[in-house]
Amino acid sequence: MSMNPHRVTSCIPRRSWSAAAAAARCVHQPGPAFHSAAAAAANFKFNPSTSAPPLRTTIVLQAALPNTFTTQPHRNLHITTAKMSTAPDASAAQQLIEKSKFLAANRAVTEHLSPTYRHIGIGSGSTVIHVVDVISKLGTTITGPMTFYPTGDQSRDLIQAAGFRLGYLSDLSPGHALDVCFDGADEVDPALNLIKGGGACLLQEKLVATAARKFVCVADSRKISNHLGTQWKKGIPIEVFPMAVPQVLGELERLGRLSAQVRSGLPGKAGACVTDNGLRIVDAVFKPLLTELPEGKQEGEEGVWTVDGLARRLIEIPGVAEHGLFYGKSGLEVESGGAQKPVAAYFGMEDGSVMVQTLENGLVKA
Ligand SMILES: O=C[C@H](O)[C@H](O)[C@H](O)COP(=O)(O)O
Repeated sequence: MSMNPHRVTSCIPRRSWSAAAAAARCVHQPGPAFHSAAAAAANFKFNPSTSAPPLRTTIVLQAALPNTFTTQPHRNLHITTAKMSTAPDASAAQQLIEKSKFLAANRAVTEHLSPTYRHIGIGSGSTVIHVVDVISKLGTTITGPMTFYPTGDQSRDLIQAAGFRLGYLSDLSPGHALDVCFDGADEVDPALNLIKGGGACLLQEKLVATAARKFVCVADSRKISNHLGTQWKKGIPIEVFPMAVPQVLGELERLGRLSAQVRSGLPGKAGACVTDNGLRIVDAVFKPLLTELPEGKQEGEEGVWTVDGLARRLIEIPGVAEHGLFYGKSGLEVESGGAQKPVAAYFGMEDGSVMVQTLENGLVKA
């Protein structure tokens, strides 16, 4: 394979790049996540009042085989080297996707983040990097009085790197709702059911989304789907207590899964992927999920499930902490919060437009 080395040098604080690098490692999608992280690092604006000391960071991106990613301290520099099998065309396509995510994030934040809001949930993944970027561009007059609630280590690092005030759900008094939560998704169906957890974050995401009065999803066109399981083919991520993994795998077989496996931590970590909660992820592939059961059919018959039917069944399995199906009522149907489905999903399209999907209007141009 021909080498395509390119070098980017950024003057950014060490802390910011660490956050971006953590983001890349966390989502276990080295290609897209790396580009998002690099974009976030390159766009970072040094703010002396909120940022770490002005340590300089050199980012060396060297395109080569295989996908690897290392960061090491060197004097007061952090040298980060990414080796990626990125052909020039793939890189251009990736840039287009990143741009579309940014446009969707921009639209979602513009339409759903009121300056009067005080408590904001921040999800996980490569798209959320753009959400945080857009919010930070609003300036400290608007973001200063706000508190931001993470959904995992990556999102906590993003919040801190942006200089935002960090809060935790555990600090809130009972019944206190977040104003809004922004998060990505791996797949979105017409009823706004989601698959999440492709980057091993789902339990804290569900807690933060359901703690918000308004959950807003931000994604790109690859996530639009008629049936969950047709676009995201790696399986439904299920977060499982380690000791229960064999029993959960056995129960998934009884439920008619096509395949199921414990997620590996590679390339970032040898052995199993360990979530921010110290648990494992089992990815279970089922037949594409329906939104309604065909007449005369039962849930699970011949391995055919509705989203709601499977979601309810999975959470009943002992040892399952949570699963990546976000289902049930949408934010519009549950005014006081508590919904797993978003009020709206914003998709950045390849042509530079943004589509928005709601229950009332379906998928329309934003
Ligand atoms: O586990 C990760 C989260 O559920 C993400 O929100 C989801 O995987 C989407 O990630 P991305 O924005 O990187 O496609």
